[in-house]
Amino acid sequence: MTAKTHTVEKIGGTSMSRSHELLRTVLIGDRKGSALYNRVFVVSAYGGMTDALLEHKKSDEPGVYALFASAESGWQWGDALSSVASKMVAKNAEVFSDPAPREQADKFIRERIEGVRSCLIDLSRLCSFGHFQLEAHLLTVREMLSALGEAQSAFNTALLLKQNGVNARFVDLTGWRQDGELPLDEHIARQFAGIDFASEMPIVTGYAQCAEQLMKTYDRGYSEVTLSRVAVVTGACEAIIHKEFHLSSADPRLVGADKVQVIGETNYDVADQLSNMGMEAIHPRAAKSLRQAGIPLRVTNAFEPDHPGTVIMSDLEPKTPGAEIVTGLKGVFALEFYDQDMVGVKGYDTKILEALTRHKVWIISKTSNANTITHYLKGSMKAIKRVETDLAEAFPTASMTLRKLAMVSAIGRNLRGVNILPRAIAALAEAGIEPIGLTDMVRKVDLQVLVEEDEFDKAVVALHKGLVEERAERKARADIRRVA
Ligand SMILES: Nc1ncnc2c1ncn2[C@@H]1O[C@H](COP(=O)(O)OP(=O)(O)O)[C@@H](O)[C@H]1O
Ligand SMILES: N[C@@H](CC(=O)OP(=O)(O)O)C(=O)O
Repeated sequence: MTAKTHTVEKIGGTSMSRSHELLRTVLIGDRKGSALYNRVFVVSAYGGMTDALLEHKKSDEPGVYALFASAESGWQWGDALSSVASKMVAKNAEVFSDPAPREQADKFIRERIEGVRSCLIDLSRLCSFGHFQLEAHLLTVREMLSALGEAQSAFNTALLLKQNGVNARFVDLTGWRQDGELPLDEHIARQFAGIDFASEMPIVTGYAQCAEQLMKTYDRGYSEVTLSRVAVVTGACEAIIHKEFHLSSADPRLVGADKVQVIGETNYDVADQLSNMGMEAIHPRAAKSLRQAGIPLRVTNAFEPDHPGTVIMSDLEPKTPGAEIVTGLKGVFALEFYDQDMVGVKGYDTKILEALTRHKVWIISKTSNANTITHYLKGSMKAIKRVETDLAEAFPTASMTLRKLAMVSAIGRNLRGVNILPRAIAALAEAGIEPIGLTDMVRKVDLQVLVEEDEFDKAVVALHKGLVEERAERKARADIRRVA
């Protein structure tokens, strides 16, 4: 490993799908000679591939893994794997117009897919015997399948760069046909030993096989964890996430590209809140590694390489208080647990949390009063129903209600002293929205609003207008007065 002058940069799936544009922007652009190097790229699978391999991230529509794991689907997973293979071959044809590299790319991915297929057939047969439990191997299956997505995109990108005169090197962290598993940091250190960052451009798989089991610990969005550990282990000076858009004050697709502002800078506290809302600004555990190692993170628009993007650092205090981002989630389950026997008794919370942990349900936030504890959750209906069943058994006198809602959150480094609550209520009222619930945290970094799912878009637009756009207008007016 060489001097600490390199950056480690991740390209997300949505952006990876636009390979040729990436060559003209972040991967090569107008860089020549040594300017190309001292950059390590960690790549995600092409958009939609992991969804097809596992399950759709947002809709939960089953992919190969979900079909393999469900007893009722029989051998359907085999057809699903064949359709992923066709999708991957179609992608190769899109990336490589020349037949020679295209054949190389097809051969590479076909071999991996068929390797995984025969492994799954054997496992399935073995488990039909009765002595071996499929359950015990499902996580490994999930890991094997997801690795295919990143193996393809990293292999192809290295090949494409080589064709374009860059000394790129495919760094395969997927553990394909390797014996044994190492802890993640050790695995990375070994794979990077001997790579000269000054003259080689490593193209690294966003999936990494390791003793900790990436999917078990971090699940979807794991490539940001790989990014952060590669940055820490190799001693990068900066970690960069290239996205399809600038990190903006709201989703440009929803509010309008002309209305949102690029976030110039923010801190890891805000980044945590964003990932909690599923915004994937950065995986929460990835942020932690970078924060602890003192490595700044930059989020940029992959297709606007000259724009500095957003810098995220630990103690970056805002110049002026106020909301920086309005974001949110649809499909949030509000699980209300009510028991009059709860008054003055401790231990209810612990039991509920145990059930939520057992069934791997993500907690976004919670509220409680004398006899009610409400958790706002993200997860499959099936998992949440299991939580309900467990709790009904443990607390026969309790009653529970489950409701599907949307949560919209206004987030900022410092929301103190800016009348965030009355402004938010006024903005929602003006749009004709009556919030179902509202939580204004004492710490003043976020304000959470619960609305009906079909009011989500309207609520984001209204809160962005009332809290971000109007704040910008007030600031502009104040600046004019100061100059005058
Ligand atoms: N505040 C926001 N700023 C930028 N993009 C956002 C924001 N909120 C939601 N998005 C959406 O995130 C999507 C891209 O997500 P991204 O994380 O870049 O995907 P990937 O990691 O797969 O490349 C875009 O389609 C955009 O509409
Ligand atoms: N491709 C994986 C890993 C990942 O991090 O993807 P993305 O960078 O596109 O969120 C997933 O979809 O979970």
